[in-house]
Amino acid sequence: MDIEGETFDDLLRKSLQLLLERGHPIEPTKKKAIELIGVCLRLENPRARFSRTENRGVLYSALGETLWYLSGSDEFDPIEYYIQGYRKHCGSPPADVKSSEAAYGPRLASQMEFIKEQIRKRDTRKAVISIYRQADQQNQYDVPCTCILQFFPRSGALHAMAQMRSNDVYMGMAHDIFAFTMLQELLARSASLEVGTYIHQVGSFHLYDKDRTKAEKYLKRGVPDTVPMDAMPEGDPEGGLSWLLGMERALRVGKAMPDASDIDPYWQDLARLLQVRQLRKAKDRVGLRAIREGMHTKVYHTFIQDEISKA
Ligand SMILES: O=c1ccn([C@H]2C[C@H](O)[C@@H](COP(=O)(O)O)O2)c(=O)[nH]1
Repeated sequence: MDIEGETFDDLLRKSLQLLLERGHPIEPTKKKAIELIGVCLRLENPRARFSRTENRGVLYSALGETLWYLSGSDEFDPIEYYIQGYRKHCGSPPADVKSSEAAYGPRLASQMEFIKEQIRKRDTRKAVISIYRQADQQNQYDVPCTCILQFFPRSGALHAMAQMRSNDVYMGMAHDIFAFTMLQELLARSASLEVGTYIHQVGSFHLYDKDRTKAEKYLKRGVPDTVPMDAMPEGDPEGGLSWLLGMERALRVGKAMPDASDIDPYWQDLARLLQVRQLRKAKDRVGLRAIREGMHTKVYHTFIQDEISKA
């Protein structure tokens, strides 16, 4: 089954429609759901990577999770900061288990140099990152949902494909597509390539019964206009990314923030988005307004406006 779309919202709408029409009921250990097996999504504009629907505030948690992956960490604490209950999703290990046995971060980090080299080879078919590995069959609490990520440098563009054994379409997919298309853009920039198409292949494509009403409401509201994220600045993204990772850590643990003077506005705006999450928690309207005014891009204005009115 193939689903095509220009934006993430296009894909989400078509996916939910298909599941509601043709999904089969299943009852695994993790609650009842409806499922389709073997679904392939194509996202034509990988920068249109987050849902514009105002009550699905995944932008902040997806950015937090992406940075957690890119930091190489497997510890629960940093990701729980963005997604409360993450441990629960990972099979509820006892409190003394501080890290996730299925975390993508360390696996990505150890294959990053390899993949950067591979995508410099014209038309390669070997640019593969393995997330899932045989040893995962013995895991106690959790198994990675993503099996491989493959990258295709073709005619000046970098296409990417993720293969997932299991994907929760309502919540998980938004986070996964956000993270993998960010990785696609980072790699494309590191090899001076344009961003191509993103392909998302899923074994068990499912919607939990508990999310059915929310999914129906999402469909009824209609697809909002999608404004894609700005393009990442050209050139090696390494400096900007490591600055952003430093900022993320500083904001989360309350340390001094790194100097931003040489940092491209693209990265500074992402750091401002991280601050939105904090100011929202503190119900700091003045701070949120200052963030909105300081943003170089208009892309996130409606999101921040939303937070200001809720604060
Ligand atoms: O990156 C991820 C990680 C997890 N899940 C969802 C898929 C399943 O709903 C659940 C994992 O359950 P099992 O497939 O392991 O039973 O978490 C995702 O959608 N994406």
